[in-house]
Amino acid sequence: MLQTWTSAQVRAAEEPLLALGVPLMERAAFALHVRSTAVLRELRGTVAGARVVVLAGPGNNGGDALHAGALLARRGVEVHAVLTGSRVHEEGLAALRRAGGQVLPADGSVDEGAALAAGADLVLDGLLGIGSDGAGLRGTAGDLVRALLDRGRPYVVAVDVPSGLGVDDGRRDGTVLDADLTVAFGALKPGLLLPPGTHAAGRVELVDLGLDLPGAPAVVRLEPGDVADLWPVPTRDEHKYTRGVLGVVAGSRAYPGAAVLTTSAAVRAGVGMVRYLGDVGDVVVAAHPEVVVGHGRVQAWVFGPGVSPDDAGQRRRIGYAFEHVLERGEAAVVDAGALELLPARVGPHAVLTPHAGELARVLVQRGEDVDRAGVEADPLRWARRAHELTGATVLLKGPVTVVAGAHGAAYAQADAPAWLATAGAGDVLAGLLGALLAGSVDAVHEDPTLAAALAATAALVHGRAAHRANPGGPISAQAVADALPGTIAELLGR
Ligand SMILES: NC(=O)C1=CN([C@@H]2O[C@H](COP(=O)(O)OP(=O)(O)OC[C@H]3O[C@@H](n4cnc5c(N)ncnc54)[C@H](OP(=O)(O)O)[C@@H]3O)[C@@H](O)[C@H]2O)[C@@H](O)CC1
Ligand SMILES: [K+]
Repeated sequence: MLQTWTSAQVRAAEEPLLALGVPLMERAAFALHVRSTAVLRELRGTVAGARVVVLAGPGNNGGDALHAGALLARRGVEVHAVLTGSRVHEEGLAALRRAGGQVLPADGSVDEGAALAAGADLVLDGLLGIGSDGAGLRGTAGDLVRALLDRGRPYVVAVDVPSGLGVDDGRRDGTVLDADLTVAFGALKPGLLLPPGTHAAGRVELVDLGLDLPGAPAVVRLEPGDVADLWPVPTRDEHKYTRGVLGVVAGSRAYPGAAVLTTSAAVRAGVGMVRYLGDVGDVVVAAHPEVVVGHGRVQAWVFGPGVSPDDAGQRRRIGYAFEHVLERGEAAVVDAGALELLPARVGPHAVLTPHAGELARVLVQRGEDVDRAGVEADPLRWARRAHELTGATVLLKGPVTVVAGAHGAAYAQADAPAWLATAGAGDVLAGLLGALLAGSVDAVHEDPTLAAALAATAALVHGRAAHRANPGGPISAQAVADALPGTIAELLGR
């Protein structure tokens, strides 16, 4: 898994090492110069003779870049530093000058700096690191980057983080210098994984500085190798009831497909048994003879795919089941048409699966003033707010799926190809997540953060199944469901 730490956590970890005189900046700058030479070799075959521009802000981020620039200059690279103000990392600047680097002072024109950078083989972006105030680049640094972007972006290596990106939240509220490669120091920062800013980072490489990072990571991204630890794999002595029964209240005569896709995903994800409640049991059983229609004991539910606001029957079933969910502690996936039926307070074993517009409605129902665009601009903040207000775990669907759960648990999953934005994909995710919860409900009660980890697992498996269904091309939701058994077997290493 990829783990991230906030600026405050990184500073806390750096402090004792700096007090001991550990040369963190030298380590960072050395690693940055090594990565940069590798890029130059890739781009142009050789290092000597390349042109590199260092954009140097006032802080240590600029210091890292200037020191790396000095090391590159000693390798025969033509290095120019463009400064953004009178404050600059003096040691770094002196090192660059000693190595033969040129310096464009801040009183030079912004256009001159931008022209120099636009013509470079590689730009080292040392404008702003974890000292960012979080609101995009301002002042001369902002002017410089806008002037550079007007000319066309060269190959950019971000020092620690892309400058202007919300380091701890992934927001991109103003000017940001997008990178091709981000060389992160000591720890990945949440903004490198979180939408909407995550794409600003390009490829990300972590340089180990030997930090002892405090507390739990702020945001995690599960990787394929993590799935086996989280998946409820049946043991020899299990039967269908011990493996978990999933109740599905989905679909209607108007939207029978949602019931088919949800149950299809649940059956293929390997749940012990699926019970279907609703008006299209005949259609569901025709598609999946394994499904049992009617009431009975379940460990988890999926509520809501294909349930429209005028579907009195399904809404009544969901409302009734919700009361008993709370009493009996059954887990639940709360999707689409069920979101507005959510009781005032549930536990983290209820997992909401809205997209941004639906999450905005959940929040507005509870007195928040936010719309879809507001949620998209700061998804983790709003997913966390919905968790606080409802008690539920929240899986916010999007190009990067964000999960917020109990005790601050947070995940950002970027597994899905863009082709997965297709009708019915959400129904498949709901069925898959329902199956996972049904198979793990006891563990979810023991560890309330587990629901968030399982939600992230479902997002990962869903994305991988889409890739498997048709690598690089269009996919139907049913094809994603059909790809689940093979995807799961591969992830479990069987
Ligand atoms: N600590 C360590 O041990 C190690 C740290 N390391 C490195 O240090 C970096 C952190 O350095 P840092 O703390 O000096 O902050 P940094 O991001 O360079 O600049 C902050 C200054 O920028 C300004 N500013 C703020 N917001 C702004 C905005 N929106 N738009 C424009 N300007 C803005 C503001 O200055 P002001 O404008 O107020 O004059 C503020 O003072 C870290 O990311 C890593 O690269 C590595 O060497 C490893 C060891
Ligand atoms: K930077």
